[in-house]
Amino acid sequence: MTTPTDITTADITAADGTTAEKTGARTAEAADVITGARERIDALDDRIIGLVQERMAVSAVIQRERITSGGRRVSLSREMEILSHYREALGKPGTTLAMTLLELSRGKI
Ligand SMILES: C=C(O[C@@H]1C=C(C(=O)O)C=C[C@H]1O)C(=O)O
Repeated sequence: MTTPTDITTADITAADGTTAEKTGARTAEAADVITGARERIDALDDRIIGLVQERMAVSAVIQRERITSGGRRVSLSREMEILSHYREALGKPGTTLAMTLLELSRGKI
């Protein structure tokens, strides 16, 4: 006989067939909200990745131009501006994010 304690999150199935187990939700309604919001996050992440790739390409143009003209790849003063910009917008983790973007754009220094 099935008692309430036998019901697991896998039994709570959202309208679109997504189980609560996959989302961690405890109701089908919550699973629906989470599934929809996760789709938005996936779309945002795709856009962010595209923007990062675009940033890398633009940065490469600048670096190539400077090196070809006899200059150096890296401009520390410009990098300080970028680190400040991200820190002002996002706080301390913004600095970490900017450092990662800079490494992606010009490699390790
Ligand atoms: C793109 C540049 O060259 C390098 C790469 C940077 C970047 O990806 O933002 C910043 C400074 C430089 O170290 C630049 O000088 O603007």
